[in-house]
Amino acid sequence: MNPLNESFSFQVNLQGMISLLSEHLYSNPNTYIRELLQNAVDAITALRHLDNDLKGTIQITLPDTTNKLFVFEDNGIGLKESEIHQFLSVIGESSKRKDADDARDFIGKFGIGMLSCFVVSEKIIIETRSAYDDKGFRWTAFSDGNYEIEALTSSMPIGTKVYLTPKDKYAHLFSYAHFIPQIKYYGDALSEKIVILHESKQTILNEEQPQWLQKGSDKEALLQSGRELFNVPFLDAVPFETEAGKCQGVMYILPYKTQFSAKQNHRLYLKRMFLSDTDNSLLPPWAFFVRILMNSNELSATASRESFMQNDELRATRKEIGQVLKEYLKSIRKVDQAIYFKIIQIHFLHLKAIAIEDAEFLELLADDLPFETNKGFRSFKHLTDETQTLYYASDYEDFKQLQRIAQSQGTLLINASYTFDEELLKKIARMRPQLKLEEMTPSRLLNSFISLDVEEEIKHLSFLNRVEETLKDFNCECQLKHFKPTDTTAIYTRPEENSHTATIRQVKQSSNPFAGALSSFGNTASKKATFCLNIDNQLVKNITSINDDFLFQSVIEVLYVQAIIMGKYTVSEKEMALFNEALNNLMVMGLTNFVNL
Ligand SMILES: Nc1ncnc2c1ncn2[C@@H]1O[C@H](COP(=O)(O)OP(=O)(O)OP(=O)(O)O)[C@@H](O)[C@H]1O
Repeated sequence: MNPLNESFSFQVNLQGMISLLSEHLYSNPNTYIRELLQNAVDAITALRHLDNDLKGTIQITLPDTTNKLFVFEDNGIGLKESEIHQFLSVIGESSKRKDADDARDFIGKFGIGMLSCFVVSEKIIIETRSAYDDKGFRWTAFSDGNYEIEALTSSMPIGTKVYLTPKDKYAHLFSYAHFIPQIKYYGDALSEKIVILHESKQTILNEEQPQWLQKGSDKEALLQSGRELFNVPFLDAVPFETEAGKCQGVMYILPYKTQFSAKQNHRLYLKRMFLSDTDNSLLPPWAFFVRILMNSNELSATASRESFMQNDELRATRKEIGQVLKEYLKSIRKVDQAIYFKIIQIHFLHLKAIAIEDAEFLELLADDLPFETNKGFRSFKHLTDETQTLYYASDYEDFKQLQRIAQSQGTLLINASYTFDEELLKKIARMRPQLKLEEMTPSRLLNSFISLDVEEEIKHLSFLNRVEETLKDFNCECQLKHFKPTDTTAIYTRPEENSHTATIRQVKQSSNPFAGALSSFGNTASKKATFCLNIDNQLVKNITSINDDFLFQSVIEVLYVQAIIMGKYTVSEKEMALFNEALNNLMVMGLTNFVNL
């Protein structure tokens, strides 16, 4: 015999398999609750194919003072002896994927879920009676991979009972206090009745249908469900249904800002079994301001049962959900303006992300979207009420510098350095041809200041010298230019300091012994500010003809500090003192014209 032709079967080391599953797939030891619930629900669903009126019941007996075992019982279809061998005893075999209809009807399909019980129990005992059989069987499985099977001598009703013997280290998981919140977490939306028996007391967990799964629930009831499940007082609740994935649920609008990268909490159910609170694959990527509570009857779960499988059906579902959200945002503007404006105010960043993608949505929202300007946040409508020429800076550093000049000039400047803003402005401008959109950069702005011609320069040389003389202690370059608007007297700009030069300046100003060594650094720090007077301004024209030195100095000093304030720069103590003194002098001079002192 040629040994190469011999065929062998893979052998599975059950213990290795269990530790693999428990460490990787079932990292949470409570997973067995989910798997047992799923099996019970699937078994009840299967029996419902034979008996449409079947009322599913799951009864769980917790270990207590009289009983050491955990018993999980359902009145589902049960297993025949052959099925016990075929499905229960073969890892990876499942009775739930015989055909496409099965796959759609049942939650399980991989044939491994039962193994999660070995994480918390040394052995699994299952007593089961099939709807097709009149007697039951007991299957006892050990974590070393052996199992026994025997026919039950006493009769049992159709269904299945799973007995677990909790491992010492997991005994606490089976206590009433720990178990109840866990089973509620996984099973709160199930329509099968869940009965808990403990210390001879019986508790029914889910006597009422969750509001959010009831058709026609009103908004208040949905908001109440949202508050209970997410502990958040949502702004609004948007019920929805989808054709793809057969989903039903609610989208909740968050009442606070969220980061694009923030962890999101949702509650997703598959056939009413809780599946995941982290999976966000059902929402379009821009819907960060939404929490979703949803049940799907047709999507598939991954083997870890912690998310939905990424497939065409999921993508189609996500598209429908995105559409519902867009429709909602469109309609809420008409239906409830208070909510609409709150949503805009809180979530404008995300809404801008939608508007970039969707022209119709942009048209609808454009007027209400807020933009940052040198005069604070303004809605787009507010901006265009004021002017049909919009100036914007696409770089934040530019905006910081330009806003001071714009402020002095009374011009509105938009900070379009945020993600989406420049693109959005361009898109809106394309939609509204009457609008003029102009990008502003510091160099463009300075270029719009016109230098004096030679003749004018000669004429105003002595004036400029007098201004420079007045401000000689203030490290600034004095200029005289033509610029608009003409009612702006002067503009002051200070070169922006970077943190390095700022540190050097602070060290130099302190009595730090290293200050001397630093004097050769920080050339930028010594770069001068600019004080540019507007020769087209009437006041400046008048000042050029003041002969009185004292009056001239006082007026220039006041204009100088005013320009600093208008540019939103901080005013130093020295400049403040100069301002006060000059103003005082001007008042005294003014008063002497009217009062005999
Ligand atoms: N309560 C039950 N009633 C009837 N049959 C059951 C029950 N629990 C398990 N079974 C049978 O045992 C098989 C294996 O169950 P197991 O939980 O390991 O996998 P599964 O549910 O088929 O798939 P998955 O691994 O995706 O959960 C099932 O396919 C089903 O035939």
